[in-house]
Amino acid sequence: MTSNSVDAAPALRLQGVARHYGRGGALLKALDGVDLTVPRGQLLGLIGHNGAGKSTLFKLVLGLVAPSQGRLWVDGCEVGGRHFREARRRLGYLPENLVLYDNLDGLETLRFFARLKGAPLAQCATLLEEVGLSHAGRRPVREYSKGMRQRLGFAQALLGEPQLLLLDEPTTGLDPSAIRDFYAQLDRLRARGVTLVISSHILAELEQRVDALAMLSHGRLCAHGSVAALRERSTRPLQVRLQADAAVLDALPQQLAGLPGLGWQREGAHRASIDCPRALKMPLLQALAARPLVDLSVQEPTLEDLYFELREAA
Ligand SMILES: Nc1ncnc2c1ncn2[C@@H]1O[C@H](COP(=O)(O)OP(=O)(O)OP(=O)(O)O)[C@@H](O)[C@H]1O
Repeated sequence: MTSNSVDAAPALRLQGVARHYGRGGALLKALDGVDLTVPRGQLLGLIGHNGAGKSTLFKLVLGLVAPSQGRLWVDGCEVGGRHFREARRRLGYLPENLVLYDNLDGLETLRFFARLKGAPLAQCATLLEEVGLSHAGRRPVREYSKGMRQRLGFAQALLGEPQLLLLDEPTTGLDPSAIRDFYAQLDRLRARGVTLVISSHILAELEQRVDALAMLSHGRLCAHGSVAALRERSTRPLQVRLQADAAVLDALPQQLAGLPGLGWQREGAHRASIDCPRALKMPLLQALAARPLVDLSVQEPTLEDLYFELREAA
């Protein structure tokens, strides 16, 4: 492969990737025919039920397990191929359960991982500061809270300035302000062109932050696209909430009878909500704009709603 074609390559590409495990003569398809391309600089959220195959996907990208079928490329280098050792150095990984040595302090821990990775030791103190742990760098890890361990794990993943970061449930155990700091740091990494793949079960957290979502169900990629694009595919209605004088609300169902398929619910004298098919969103809003309403809000299906809908369809 020429250097030009490598430069133009996506950060990550999977083609027909499967990983099978044998179990008592039966075959478990942890991943099953996954095609996925992640452009450089993208923040991709990887979602799916327990056992859907998310960690397996990470291990395949890292070359820790071999695909049973299909091929993978990181930065244009085939995983397990001749040039992969070089590409592997540009990968950062935070496993779901990182094993830390309780007797080492934070700084020693990072230096340990830096030696394993061949990353400069000089980065360790800076990284501790970046994840908000410089005050605890000389304390043994056994004294760290769960959130501090998670931050240390994140610092470990950042060693060697990786261009592709794989983060397996990175915000587990972090409090809300630590989660905010974490995503602010991801934004800074993205601004430097780093590609991020992050698995999480906290869907509300991903919803506003990812460029795209990939959803696995029983090893298969059952949905992939931006949250907005996945919403467009949704058949769930939008919810339009209204506040108005009782007489205005009383008259509305009759006045809007020309828009079929609206689901009306009255919520007290001055409030109502309407389940509105997506295709009727603009006609409904135009019709409502002409009414003397006190307030109006439109609620899209949440990512959690989409998740269950996509799962049922998979
Ligand atoms: N080494 C292994 N041997 C046998 N089966 C395995 C092995 N590793 C994973 N599996 C199985 O592969 C499937 C996918 O597991 P994986 O850990 O990738 O799921 P996950 O989406 O990361 O789940 P979770 O959200 O619970 O972390 C599961 O059924 C799991 O039991």
